[in-house]
Amino acid sequence: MSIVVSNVTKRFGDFVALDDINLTIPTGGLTALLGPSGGGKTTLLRIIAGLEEADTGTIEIEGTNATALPVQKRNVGFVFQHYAAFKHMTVAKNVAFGLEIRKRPKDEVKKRVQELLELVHLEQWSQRLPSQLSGGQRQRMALARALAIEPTVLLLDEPFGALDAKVRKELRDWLRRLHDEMHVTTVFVTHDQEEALEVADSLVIINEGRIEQIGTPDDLYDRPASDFVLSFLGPVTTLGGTLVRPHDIEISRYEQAAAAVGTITRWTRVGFEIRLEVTPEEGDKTPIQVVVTRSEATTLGLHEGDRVWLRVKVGADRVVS
Ligand SMILES: Nc1ncnc2c1ncn2[C@@H]1O[C@H](COP(=O)(O)OP(=O)(O)OP(=O)(O)O)[C@@H](O)[C@H]1O
Repeated sequence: MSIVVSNVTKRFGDFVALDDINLTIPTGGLTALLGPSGGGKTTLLRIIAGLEEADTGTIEIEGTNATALPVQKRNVGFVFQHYAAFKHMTVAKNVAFGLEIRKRPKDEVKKRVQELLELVHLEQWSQRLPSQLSGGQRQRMALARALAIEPTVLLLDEPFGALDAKVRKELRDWLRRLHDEMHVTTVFVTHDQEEALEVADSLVIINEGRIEQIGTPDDLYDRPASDFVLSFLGPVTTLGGTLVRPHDIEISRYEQAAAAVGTITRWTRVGFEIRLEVTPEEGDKTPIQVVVTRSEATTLGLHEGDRVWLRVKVGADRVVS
């Protein structure tokens, strides 16, 4: 097991940022630390990196107790959201930096830098300055630099956070492929559920300094351990007193056994989806969100103002509280 975090607690004054965290991160995996802002993800990553000291607990990296080891001795590579490159150095020099301060032979440095630039698809930009790169290219340079020292562990703190949606998507596909080639144990922090579900092998959901759940994307999405995890991983709505996903609701214009009966009071088309709001006839009248595809809406003959019967689809997962 690559990284073992045991009983880690961290306070800032009276504030408990991490509360008795226990976590094992498997070797060679791509693990996402996911959770709302302020939950403690970055603090945990910084403690693993050695940039921050825990008040209690231990960190083990590949069987070595790293708790008291300084950051340079942990053999970790890291990349942060706003990556601080050396502005006056070329891309190649930036990537070479970690190797040069470790006094590796010149030939070896040259060869390794070439390999890394190929890996991150920046060969043709090697003589440029960081300011002449796009945001996505700069983050790829940062990854090449982090990988140069052949780290045991790669730690990424919202590495694509500052980029626009399209570049983020490209980089996240690219990170997945890079990881499949390199198999470096990678831990990345994100508050973007889609990013985590799409890229990671394993997710750790952190909220208010505690771990809510650990599992594969499918485990967490299909079998959330709490209402918090269910709500955090995708949209939810309340039907008959239970939280469900809007696309897990069966809707009919014909009378049938139902958890709620109501009227379609809002109809929004978003791409191939139709998002409906159904105002129930009983209870507190809070609208229930239902999502259907355009063809389902046509087949079912749904229109705004229709009276409809709602129930949870057979086989849909609901949180057992
Ligand atoms: N050096 C510090 N001094 C005081 N409080 C801090 C310090 N670093 C972090 N905190 C607090 O600890 C809590 C956890 O912060 P952390 O950055 O780990 O959260 P996060 O989950 O990474 O959030 P985000 O997604 O917004 O980056 C926050 O409430 C933050 O204000």
